[in-house]
Amino acid sequence: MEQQHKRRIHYSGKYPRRFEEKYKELNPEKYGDEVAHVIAKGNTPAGMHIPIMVDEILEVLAIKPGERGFDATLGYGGHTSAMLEKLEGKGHLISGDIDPIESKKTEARIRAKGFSEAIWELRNMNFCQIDELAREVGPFDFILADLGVSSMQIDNPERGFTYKSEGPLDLRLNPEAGITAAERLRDIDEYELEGLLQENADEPYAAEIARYIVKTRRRRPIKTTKDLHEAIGQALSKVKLPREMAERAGYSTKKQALARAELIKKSSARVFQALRIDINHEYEVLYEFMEKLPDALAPGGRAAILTFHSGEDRIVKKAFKAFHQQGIYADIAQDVIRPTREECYRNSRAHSTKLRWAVKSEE
Ligand SMILES: C[S@@+](CC[C@H](N)C(=O)[O-])C[C@H]1O[C@@H](n2cnc3c(N)ncnc32)[C@H](O)[C@@H]1O
Repeated sequence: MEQQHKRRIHYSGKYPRRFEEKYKELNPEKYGDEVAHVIAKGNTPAGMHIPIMVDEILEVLAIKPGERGFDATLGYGGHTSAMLEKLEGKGHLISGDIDPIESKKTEARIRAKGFSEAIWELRNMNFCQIDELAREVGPFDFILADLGVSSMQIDNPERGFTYKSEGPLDLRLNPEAGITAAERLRDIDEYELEGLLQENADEPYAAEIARYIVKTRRRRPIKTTKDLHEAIGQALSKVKLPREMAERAGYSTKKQALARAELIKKSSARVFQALRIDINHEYEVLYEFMEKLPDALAPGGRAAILTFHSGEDRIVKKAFKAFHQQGIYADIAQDVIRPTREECYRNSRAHSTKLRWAVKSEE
């Protein structure tokens, strides 16, 4: 009998193509070993966020069973889960987040741990609306805000938070509202862009980058993360390397090229941060939150805030100090608390974290 020719199954390639296929860690329940391995190497598994300074926060918040709290930034829910454990089934916690996409996933994970509506509630909200929430259900015995973006948001190329992966230049924490970073870059004028880069990220090449983007955007519109990274590369292709970098590279053309690539990467990270702060109005909403925070706290209530760059920390520090001087806070952190070296080693995303706290006066 003639053997039938079997068609070979098409080999789709060693490397998965899509983000969801690429990282097994995105399915932590199924690939527990993979997740543990990534964490042991000091990295954050894709689709997850490792909560920062949990022990320090729990110490500052001193949560007792029966109390009522608000986690202003739910994210992956690591801090929320730790705070819920402290309540020991008594009291109530509300967690808010502006990101409807990740919140839904986190809600399912927290419910799966057995926390019902009776003890834990999710609110899709901007934390600057804390006054409305406090009027409805407050005041709170403890409040946490862990600012910025989560690892899940950064790692998802569809959200456009980083130059490291190709995707639409979006950068909105809530993709259902507001304008994208690409739209902002289409219309902004050169001097406003320069100021934005300086103010939000201390970008040393703000003038060069703003000039290049505004001059070339008609010809080469910036729509994706890659477009922006390339524009920054072009803008910095001829700037003089800082002395220290130039000295390290010496006369080697290869080393000089590597040094320039490093310079471009650092500027890109800052430019993405500056745009994210701008389109999400991060300074404005943080300022508003800090102003409204004392009224949302019960007498003796505790607040803890984690910040990730100097612009945020300055706002938190000033607000705590001003309300302390007025006697509204009985006590505040005199100095920032930093993560331990061990934590930074375990979680490279913890490096720039600063924790500040305040306790509301009893009367
Ligand atoms: C660093 S993550 C929080 C991580 C979280 N503590 C955990 O344990 O997984 C910051 C979160 O704050 C949210 N966020 C940022 N600004 C916000 C705002 N103005 N209102 C509400 N949520 C905000 C982001 O969407 C993100 O999910």
